[in-house]
Amino acid sequence: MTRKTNRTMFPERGLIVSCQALEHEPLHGGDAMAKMAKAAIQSGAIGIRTNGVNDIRAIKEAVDVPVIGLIKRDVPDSDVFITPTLDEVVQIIAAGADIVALDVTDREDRLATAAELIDFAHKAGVAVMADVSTYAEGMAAEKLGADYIGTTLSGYTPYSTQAEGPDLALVSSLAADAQVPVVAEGRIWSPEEAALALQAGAAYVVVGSAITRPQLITARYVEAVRQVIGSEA
Ligand SMILES: CC(=O)N[C@H](C=O)[C@@H](O)[C@H](O)[C@H](O)COP(=O)(O)O
Repeated sequence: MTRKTNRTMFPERGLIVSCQALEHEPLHGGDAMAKMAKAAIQSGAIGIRTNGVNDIRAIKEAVDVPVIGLIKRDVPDSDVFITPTLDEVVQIIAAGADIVALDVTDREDRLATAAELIDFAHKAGVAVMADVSTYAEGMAAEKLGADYIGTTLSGYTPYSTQAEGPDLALVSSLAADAQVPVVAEGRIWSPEEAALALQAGAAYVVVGSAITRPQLITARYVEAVRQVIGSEA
């Protein structure tokens, strides 16, 4: 399942925890994400995915597992926001990430840009995780040389499957045909869903919000509690 390469790769299948807090989120800044990462590794996660130079650096110092780095940035007149340009790839590598995550979707001529970014990362000896939203994009990402294909963007492009839960059908179709490891990512909220993703053929499962975004976790509980209170009123 894993290819021979001089790039850092995950040595075994398992859970990767996404530790991300954007600027508007309560846990943004300081060492909150590094602490989240430590807690995740203490309990058996095999890797961390994180956003931004500060958190990549802090997490690399805090834990000793491969780190997938990305930089989210809004670019005018574009919907591509995960590591949109070479500038972010350079920063992610300089910050010490082992794997660069970037958008490999088929929009705005992104596949051509992604090809250049993948080549750049590989020349620097760094692996690439392609964040895709459809089967066709995943297979295109493999052709471009991506080391991992992640289902990260399914549901986040207008033409991809829109669902409340994880896109297990996409995991399964990619795992059937791709030679590189498939990473199930996006809207995995329970251990059962993580297990189903592995059974669907994923080599790795990335869980983010369900573990590291307390405001979203709390909101789900509040909603459940309010429904009962409302029905009793
Ligand atoms: C679409 C997008 O921007 N996804 C981001 C990608 O890095 C993160 O905001 C998600 O938290 C991550 O993909 C993990 O997914 P979830 O938090 O659903 O477990």
